[in-house]
Amino acid sequence: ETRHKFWETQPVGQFKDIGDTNLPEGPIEPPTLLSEVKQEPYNLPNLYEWINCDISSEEMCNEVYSLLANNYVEDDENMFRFNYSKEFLRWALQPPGYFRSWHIGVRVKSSKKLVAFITGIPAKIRVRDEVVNMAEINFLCVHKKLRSKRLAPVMIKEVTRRVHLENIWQAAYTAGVVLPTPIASCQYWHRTLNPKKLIDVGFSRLGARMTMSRTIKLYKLPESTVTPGFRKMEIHDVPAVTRLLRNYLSQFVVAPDFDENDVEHWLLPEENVVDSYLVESSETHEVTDFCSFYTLPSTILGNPNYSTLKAAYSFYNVSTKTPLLQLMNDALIVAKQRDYDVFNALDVMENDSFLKELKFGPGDGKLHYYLYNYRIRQALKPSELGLVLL
Ligand SMILES: COc1cc([C@H]2SCC(=O)N2c2cccnc2)c(CCCN2CCN(C)CC2)cc1O
Repeated sequence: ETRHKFWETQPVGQFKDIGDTNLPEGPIEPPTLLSEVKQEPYNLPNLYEWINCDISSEEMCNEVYSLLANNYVEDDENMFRFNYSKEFLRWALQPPGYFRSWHIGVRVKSSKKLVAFITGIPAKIRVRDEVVNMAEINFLCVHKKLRSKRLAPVMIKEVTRRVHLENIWQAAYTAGVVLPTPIASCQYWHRTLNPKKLIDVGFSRLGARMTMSRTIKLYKLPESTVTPGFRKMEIHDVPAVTRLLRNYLSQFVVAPDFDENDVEHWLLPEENVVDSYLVESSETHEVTDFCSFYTLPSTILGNPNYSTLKAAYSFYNVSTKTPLLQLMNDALIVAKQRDYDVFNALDVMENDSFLKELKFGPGDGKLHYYLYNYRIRQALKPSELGLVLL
């Protein structure tokens, strides 16, 4: 059967190796010579051709946006589908040092219709004490009408080939399904901000013995944030936020190795894409804490009253002076002020310490993290993971 037929051929931790502590941690296969990397693209089925998607082109960005909006990840009951915005896609795919050749589309030769997509972006990721140049692989999407044509394996091989051509030999990716072999398995949590809408659209259900007014009261938040010195991040804060974040992330087994350019790209607020706040001490003007979330709406499938759910996703948060609980409550307050319906978080980093207390509820699925061509001695606890992929 094809279950993992593909993944058993790849340099990834294999299920049969679990627990074999003799296997060393680190790259599974050595780099090959660039001249030995396959120079030409893999073959696609006859009707289809590869296309480099220039995401900065309005027309191409529209095509990618529409393919994802109609064919990308849905929840397990097919009630919601991610609706990544165009500005979000440009942000996610054009970080410092990005390669346009890693934004790979498959289109129908005759109609030129985009029917599949997969992307990579370069990222420096630390695994314990090793900083490794990796590709972060994301947005693997095959049109609903072309599923189980075994397109995904050839797309994964093609993006791998193009990553190898740039002399990069490791990758990081996530999936809602279990493949060989997760380095960590995390749980989604959701904090209701707009209970009436979430119940109307079936995202959440009225609790037993709970009325709607009691539920609205349960999730009510203060009108304004409570932490003195809590303010939006600005460009002049980049050096201080970089120091704060690098120091904080050093405690995790796997985490991004952000420099100031990365922090400017990934964390400087951008309308409708990413929001970042910090706490500046009024006496010392020192930046002591930081919180951020990104904006990823979801299309509501088949509801007469609402078409979109506005969701915020916890990104990177650092608390050195303000208790994390209070800092994240201020993030919820700002998200509510900005009309988000729900605030999502994974149980990574120290998130477990505030999820239940801030009234997050567990979600419908797990998110499994993977490394390509890099073995980890044993799976990590979510609290050992300091990496959030979009
Ligand atoms: C409905 O509950 C969840 C919905 C989602 C996602 S899936 C698409 C979507 O629009 N979502 C959404 C909707 C509204 C608000 N935030 C997110 C998630 C995150 C992904 C869950 N993976 C999806 C794929 N399987 C295989 C595993 C679980 C969690 C939820 O507990």
